[in-house]
Amino acid sequence: MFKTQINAAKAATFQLSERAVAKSLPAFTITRSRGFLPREDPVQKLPAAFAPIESLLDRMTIHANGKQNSGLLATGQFGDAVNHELKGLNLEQKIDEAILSNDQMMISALFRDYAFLTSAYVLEPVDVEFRKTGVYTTGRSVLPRELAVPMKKLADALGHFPFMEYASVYALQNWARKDPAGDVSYDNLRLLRAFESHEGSEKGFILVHVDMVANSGKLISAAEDAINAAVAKDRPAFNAALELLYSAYQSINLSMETMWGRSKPADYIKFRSFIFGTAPKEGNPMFPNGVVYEGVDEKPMYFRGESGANDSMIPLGDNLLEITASLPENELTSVLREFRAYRPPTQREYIAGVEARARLAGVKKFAEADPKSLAMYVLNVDQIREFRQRHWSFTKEYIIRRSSYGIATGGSPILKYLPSNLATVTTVLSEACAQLPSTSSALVNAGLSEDLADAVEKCRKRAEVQARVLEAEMAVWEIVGDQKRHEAERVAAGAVKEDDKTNTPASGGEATRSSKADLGEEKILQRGWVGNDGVG
Ligand code: HEM
Repeated sequence: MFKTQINAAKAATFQLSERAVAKSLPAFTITRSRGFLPREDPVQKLPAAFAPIESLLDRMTIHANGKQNSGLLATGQFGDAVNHELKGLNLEQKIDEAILSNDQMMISALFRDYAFLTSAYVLEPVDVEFRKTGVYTTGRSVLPRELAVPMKKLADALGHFPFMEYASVYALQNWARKDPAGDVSYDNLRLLRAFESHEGSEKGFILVHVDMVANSGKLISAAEDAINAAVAKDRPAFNAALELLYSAYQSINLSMETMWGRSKPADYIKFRSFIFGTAPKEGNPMFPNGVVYEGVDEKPMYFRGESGANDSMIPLGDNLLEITASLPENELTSVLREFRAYRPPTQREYIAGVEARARLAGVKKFAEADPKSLAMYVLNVDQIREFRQRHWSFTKEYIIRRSSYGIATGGSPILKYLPSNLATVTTVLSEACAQLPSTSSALVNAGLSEDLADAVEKCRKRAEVQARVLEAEMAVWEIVGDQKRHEAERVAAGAVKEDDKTNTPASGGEATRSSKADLGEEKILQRGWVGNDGVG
């Protein structure tokens, strides 16, 4: 009897410590099943002590609770609400307790929610002005201590910068399953936090990312199997891994295509104001003096904004297929590398590890040594090309057609960065195709099935067309770039004074903008319901 009690006590202690260990695992622990999604579904509700935080989040959304323009951000009252409602609450101590508990999913949920409030706070004036005039203005340059100190502490606990980011905030920690027993797939998902609306285009934009990332477990499996097989020189296992990789990227690209219908191009710029960053240090006209985090540092800080550029699925493919090695060393690739620092540390380390392991295992060389492997390699590079091609189309339709503001939310110069990466992938694709026999029948003679030979031929043609179209397009963009530069110089030389006189910043924006050309040109912009191009 006594012995049984001891065993029961031991088992209970073991279960307790097991639970504690599980709780302390990083939210973004990478597995073959969850891939780059958090290891558990995001925490939906904060502990009771944080009710004032949840209340602000619930009331801030522009179309709060389905009522048009009813939220604090719609009326420009959010900043005042933060200043009045959070003063003196002393939630810092509760933050310390949460960090001490080392419950990583809860720490992540707190970080997500404070980051939403932080971006809403510093970018509210930008959005208010943009809705009035179609031109951005400067954001708030001081973050109050009630947001700044928790942000810094939570960010430190997670290994992040204290600002909104893709995985831990806007996208991958911002969803719940409608049916807990159902899949992580678009129709079974709802949004937790929103700037503009929990329905319509902002929801579509975020949840399509989640739907895509739900396929990333297969990517991890395929990457691990491919590296192991290359090391073991196991050809059948290597080919099977590349086939799995291909089917995963196909599902991801199919899901990505649904973006057009789920998040309307005309709506993107309506919630985009809130996902901008405060970087780069030099030349960000929204935050010419950065943002001072009260109670953290007297010196201003600068951070990149939220961007799918911090997603890990494409960098994984770039690294596994050794496309990264073909990227030239220039200003643009250093932007790409800097983006990587805006990921959860586990993903950052994993992606870097794949780059080194694929190189050491000689994944590309091993693929090149066999026609079937090389054909599968080509098909996978083509999937990455397809992703970047669609993505470039998104950027043109969602952003460039509708805003002349030249800095993307992640802080990159859009016109240079995205097409340059697409061009690199296309070159890698053409080079790989060139190593294979050049006709379908020769491919079949080399041992490929007719279907595979056919698929390779299609990739080869797409690479040729892609290179031609991109070259023609870049020539046009260069002209547009020159025109913009000349216009900026013209405005800077003459119209600035006039502009500054007439420019009254939106409530809370401390500085005036330096020139119209910096912040985009005025447009007739009517704000409508999200998800409704006709009204917007
Ligand atoms: C309407 C849809 C989208 C728009 C307008 C858009 C816009 C952008 C922009 C402007 C950039 C440049 C980086 C920066 O932010 O400074 C970028 C980068 C990137 N985005 Fe998106 N994005 C969209 C959807 C997606 C989706 C669904 C994904 C999937 C995960 C994604 C993944 C990426 C990646 C991987 C990069 C880095 C670029 C590269 O490696 O070539 N984006 N995006």
